[in-house]
Amino acid sequence: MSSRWFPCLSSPPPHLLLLVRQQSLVSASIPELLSFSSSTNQNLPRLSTSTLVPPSNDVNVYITTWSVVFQLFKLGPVESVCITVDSETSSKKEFCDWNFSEVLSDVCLTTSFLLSQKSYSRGITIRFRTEDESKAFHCAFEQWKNEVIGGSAGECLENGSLLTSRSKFDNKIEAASAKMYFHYYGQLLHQQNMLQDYVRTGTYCAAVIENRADFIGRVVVDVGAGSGILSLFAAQAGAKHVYAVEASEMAEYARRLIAGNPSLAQRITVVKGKVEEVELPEKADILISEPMGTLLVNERMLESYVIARDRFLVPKGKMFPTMGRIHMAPFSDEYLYVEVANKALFWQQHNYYGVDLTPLYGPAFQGYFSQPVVDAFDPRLLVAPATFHTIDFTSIKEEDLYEIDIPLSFIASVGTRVHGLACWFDVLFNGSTVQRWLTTAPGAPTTHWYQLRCVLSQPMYVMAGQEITGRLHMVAHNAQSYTMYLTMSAKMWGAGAEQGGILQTSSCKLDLKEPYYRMSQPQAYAWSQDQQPHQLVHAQDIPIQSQDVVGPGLTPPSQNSAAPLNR
Ligand SMILES: C[S@@+](CC[C@H](N)C(=O)[O-])C[C@H]1O[C@@H](n2cnc3c(N)ncnc32)[C@H](O)[C@@H]1O
Repeated sequence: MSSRWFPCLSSPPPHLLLLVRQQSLVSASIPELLSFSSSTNQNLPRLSTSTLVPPSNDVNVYITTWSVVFQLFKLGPVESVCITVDSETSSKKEFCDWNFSEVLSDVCLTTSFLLSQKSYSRGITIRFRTEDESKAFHCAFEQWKNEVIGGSAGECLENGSLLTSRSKFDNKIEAASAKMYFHYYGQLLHQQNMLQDYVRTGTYCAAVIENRADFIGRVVVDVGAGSGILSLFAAQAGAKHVYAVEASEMAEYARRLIAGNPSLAQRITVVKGKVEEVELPEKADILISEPMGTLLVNERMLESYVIARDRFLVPKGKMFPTMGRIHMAPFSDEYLYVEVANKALFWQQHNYYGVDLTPLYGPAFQGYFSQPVVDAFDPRLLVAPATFHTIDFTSIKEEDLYEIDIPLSFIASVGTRVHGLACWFDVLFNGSTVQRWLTTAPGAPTTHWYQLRCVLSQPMYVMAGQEITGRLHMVAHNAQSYTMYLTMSAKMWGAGAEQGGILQTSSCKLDLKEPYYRMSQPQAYAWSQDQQPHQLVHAQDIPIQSQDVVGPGLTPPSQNSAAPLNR
């Protein structure tokens, strides 16, 4: 086998033929034919293995998606084992030529072991001529598995036996969350929402094209390719080959879009599957991806980006984007506070169809304050210069993203009531020619990420010059998001203040997965060109609150579309 068949992955392989010569064959000169296909009958994925000569030795093994788990394990550089698990209900009478082990017992090592009363497994070792053959075979197998059975092989083993080979992704992400997530991204309307964020897509395009020196003649992996737009940019910039890895059904649309751009298509291969699971035939010189969710880290796709780096990127290879920063500053927004607090007023009713609702007022109140607010706010609402936390995508360990702990320290510029912490992010494309930033800062052109605010149920009073300390502690959860623990304290202040003393502390716990999209009002802000995005003004200069601001500013891209779920 060579990797020459790999390009066929740009179109789904309905029938993948792989030539495997097994050393364990009695007649070493007879090559073994292993083929994966969708059976025309019942649309069952099928593995068949046969010696080419004589044809009468053909053996077919039918693998049903519902009853058989099919796994391929590497035993060594050139040796692998195929293992199937079947339940007795889908036995021989249904698939008469299932009897793999008997027919091939002289040529293959076949293991059978009982897993439970109703299921058993069989294994066949395959020995390849070279390591390259082995890699190519595994690569094709993964692709076939993703195409035909949606990468779900191995997930349905109920007894948790050794046959399950769950990927890093499957191990940490709840299946229901992943299903919803990839269903969401499998829809064109959501890809369109991102494509229509011209700040986002335009910055990516500029970062790639202006840094074509980083792409010309290089191998690129697009991590989470979606519609394939970044792969097309990379090909436009002269990439030698781009592997566009996409786990959702969007991979099919990406293929269509790429095929419709024939001058670029021959240099792009769409690989359907998770970056944690797919195999690629070569290493990448550069990774490109758009893995940023709300507050940079929502969706936990940064982890996939980092895993892709460790799996596919050559040492010192480039990453576009290269690093990201989470920016944070305390804000004052009386209107927002009252709006959130008032949502729970419903539960203050003593006579709701004769029922007293007030026992649930407390939990409802806390519930509303556990939702981070996503909207575009006026940067004049910030009460201190922002600080930031850097995540270097080229060096961070995947596990370091499981828990993010950010100490906070600000000096209030004004005396006011602090209602919480405002957050946004930016990412850097550290190209050899041009460094480009994509920012989601308040006051900068609005993106579909908007900004995020954590609202304290107990606001704090601060004076100009007073120190505000605290901590933002984010813990990843298996629904592809984070639980956020925010504490903010106003330090003792003024002459004779006790060193390090705290005057007032307020805390809240929020779920980044459950934001309140506050998009009912146009969120447009007028800016003069020379105004700095984070420029602060004094409290007396804050005559307006976010909803009141009108002007010829930008209309957020997804204003009229569905909420940017999961970003
Ligand atoms: C934010 S979208 C970006 C799409 C496209 N790159 C763009 O810029 O328009 C992220 C895409 O990555 C895909 N994705 C997320 N996690 C993935 C993973 N672990 N493996 C493969 N694809 C993934 C999603 O299905 C989604 O289409």
